[in-house]
Amino acid sequence: MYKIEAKDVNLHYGDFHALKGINMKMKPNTVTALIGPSGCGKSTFLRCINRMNDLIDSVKISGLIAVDGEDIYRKGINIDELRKHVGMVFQKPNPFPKSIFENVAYGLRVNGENNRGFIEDKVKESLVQAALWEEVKDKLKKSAFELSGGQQQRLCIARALAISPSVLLMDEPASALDPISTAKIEELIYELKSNYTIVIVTHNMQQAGRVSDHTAFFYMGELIEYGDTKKVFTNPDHIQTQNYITGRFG
Ligand SMILES: Nc1ncnc2c1ncn2[C@@H]1O[C@H](COP(=O)(O)OP(=O)(O)OP(=O)(O)O)[C@@H](O)[C@H]1O
Repeated sequence: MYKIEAKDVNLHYGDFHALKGINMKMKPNTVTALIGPSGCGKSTFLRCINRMNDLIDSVKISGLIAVDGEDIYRKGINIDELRKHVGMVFQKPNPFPKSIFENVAYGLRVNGENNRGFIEDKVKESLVQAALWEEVKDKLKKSAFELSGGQQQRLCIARALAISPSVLLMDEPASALDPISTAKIEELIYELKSNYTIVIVTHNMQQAGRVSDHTAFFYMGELIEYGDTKKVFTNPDHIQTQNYITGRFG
């Protein structure tokens, strides 16, 4: 059983054909890196997996995307439920103007949870999972803006984890961070894999090599190559992949 399945996915922004016949199958508890030059459709594809593109009026999408075997574009699907299962972390840390605790508790409260003990346990568990607990346990009531950029990003990861998703979408989660914070996020991705299926967009080839099991190379809206990360990086089937990973374009 695949966790995420895309079959012949086409996406248009108005007249612009941004994704062309994308087919992918991702197993549970794997990390898939989406790579490719700027504008090739990586983020667009990532956003298809939790229907974030629905927010853009001009978007038309066809084909099938299934999560846990369920077509997420079928009529009548509950999009709030879908986004509980498929969490997202963005490029720039975007904590809410609230305390550290309330940032993580937010999703639980929005979903109607009001058992204080449960919320406290879940906030702690999420911060531990996001490898932030030790750094913030004594200042949970302080504003999230008092944290460093790297800590804010881990806070956003904790916020995404608090509502117990099974898929985590990460759009260049470390690109705004310093090398030490980046290393922490990469370690974290590796650890989270045992509980989550992760799809990550990255421009950093070393990072894709370090964190992912599978790599998908996109070029001008097409999925050129998709396979085992080691194979894609050491012995790609396509010349475009080779040119990209060796830095000849992009
Ligand atoms: N809201 C939008 N409306 C119209 N066109 C868009 C929109 N969002 C993205 N596009 C176009 O779709 C194409 C794919 O964009 P996308 O953001 O998915 O690329 P990307 O591979 O993630 O790029 P980057 O690495 O620069 O983030 C680009 O040509 C972009 O200009």
